[in-house]
Amino acid sequence: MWKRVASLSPLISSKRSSTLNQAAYTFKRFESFTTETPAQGKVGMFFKGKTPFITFVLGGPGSGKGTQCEKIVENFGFTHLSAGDLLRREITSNTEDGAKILDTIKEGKIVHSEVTVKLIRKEIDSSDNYKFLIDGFPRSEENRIEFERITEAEPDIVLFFDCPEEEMVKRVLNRNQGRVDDNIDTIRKRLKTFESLNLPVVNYYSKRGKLYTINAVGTADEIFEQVRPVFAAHEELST
Ligand SMILES: Nc1ncnc2c1ncn2[C@@H]1O[C@H](COP(=O)(O)OP(=O)(O)O)[C@@H](O)[C@H]1O
Ligand SMILES: Nc1ccn([C@@H]2O[C@H](COP(=O)(O)OP(=O)(O)O)[C@@H](O)[C@H]2O)c(=O)n1
Ligand SMILES: [Mg+2]
Repeated sequence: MWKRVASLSPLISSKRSSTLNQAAYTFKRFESFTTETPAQGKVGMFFKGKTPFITFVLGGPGSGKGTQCEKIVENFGFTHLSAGDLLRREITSNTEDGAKILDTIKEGKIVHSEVTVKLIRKEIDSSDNYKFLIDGFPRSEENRIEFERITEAEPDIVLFFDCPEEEMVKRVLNRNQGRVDDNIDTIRKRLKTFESLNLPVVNYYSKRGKLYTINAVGTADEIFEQVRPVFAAHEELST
């Protein structure tokens, strides 16, 4: 019988970061960006005079991350960076990294973080937006630490789409995008990876009061109605 993986971790709850935390964090973020300029090797994250607004989108395979990201882009003008899509694009570029990435994805494992973060960083640096949805990232503590090392930035929002395994398996097997990892053998491996590596990251952000847990069962529109208020609460996004 499939289980709801999130129930494995009582720490996961839809917390709201306290105003005090948020103010302190905003000051820290602004402070760290005022000392570093893009020329000093950090991600050039100044856009139109604004510091970046970063959202991580977490959840198991098939929980609906990509689908909800499309709605967030339409309603709040974010740039959607899917770590999985960036990795699959690297595979088609026939680089040496590409071959290794393909093997890792087939095994449902996590690609070395410096590869993934380099791809994300390139997209951020070449974008003229300052609002980013980073979908399917971070998927491990190593991912999270590498992103923070490179960008010195922490996310403003972390969304977690909480979905029963049975529903995730059903959606992935019906996805029909011709993906090499959408088969029953690989999905089982991906779910094990999700439990062992992804959930600790969800817990990390839950403890820091940044996590918004979304019940990912229901229609895509019903789920988005839980997502909308999370972004609507950040008035800086409407400017
Ligand atoms: N709320 C939903 N109910 C049923 N199917 C969904 C829902 N949200 C997404 N799907 C479908 O499930 C599959 C996985 O969705 P996707 O957004 O790719 O999830 P993820 O990026 O988390 O793997 C897709 O075929 C998508 O059309
Ligand atoms: N941060 C990430 C994101 C994805 N990946 C790899 O890419 C695969 C597909 O990721 P995805 O986000 O497109 O998958 P879905 O959750 O959308 O089904 C994952 O199963 C991993 O093998 C990774 O190694 N590191
Ligand atoms: Mg996806």
